[in-house]
Amino acid sequence: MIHITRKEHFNAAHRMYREEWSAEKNFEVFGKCANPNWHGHNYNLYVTVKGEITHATGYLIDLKELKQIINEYVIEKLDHKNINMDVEFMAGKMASTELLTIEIFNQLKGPIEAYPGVFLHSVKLFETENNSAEYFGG
Ligand SMILES: Nc1nc2c(c(=O)[nH]1)N=C([C@H](O)[C@H](O)COP(=O)(O)OP(=O)(O)OP(=O)(O)O)CN2
Repeated sequence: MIHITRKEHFNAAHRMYREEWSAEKNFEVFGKCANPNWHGHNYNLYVTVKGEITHATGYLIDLKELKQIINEYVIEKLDHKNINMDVEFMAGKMASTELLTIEIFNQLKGPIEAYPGVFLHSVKLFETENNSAEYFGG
C-alpha cells in the first residue's frame, strides 16, 4: 500500500456567523471572524490517495490526473469565491475549516475512486499557517 499526496491552493472569503444568534453572541463566540465584512484566507489543501501499484508506469495514479480532479471538483468551485454564498456544496453549512474539509473529501471521493484500485485516504486543509483540519472519511 502506497500513499501519494497532491498539494493545491485556493483563496476564498468567509464569515463565521449564525443568523439566529444576536450580533453580540456571534462576536462573543467567533470574535473577529464574525465581522460583517467578509475576510479571506489563503487555503492550502493536501489530498492523499492510497492503493497498490499495479501499472507498468510505477504510478498509483498519474498526479496530473489527480490535479485535474481536484481542480474540477474543488478548486474551480472555491477559488476567489465566497464560501458562505457562492459554493453549492457548502450551502447551509458553517464555513469552518472542519466542515469545509469534510465537504471537500465528499466532493473528491467518488471521482477519485472511479479509478480502479485508487482510494481517497485523507484531505488536510490549512486555513492559516497554524490552523488546519484533516478528515479520513467515515
Ligand atoms: N475549530 C475552529 N476554530 C476556528 C476556526 C475554524 O475553522 N475551526 N477558524 C477561525 C478563523 O477563521 C481563523 O482560522 C483564525 O484566524 P486567526 O486567528 O487570524 O489565525 P492565525 O493562525 O492567523 O492566528 P495566530 O494567532 O497567529 O495563530 C478561528 N477558530
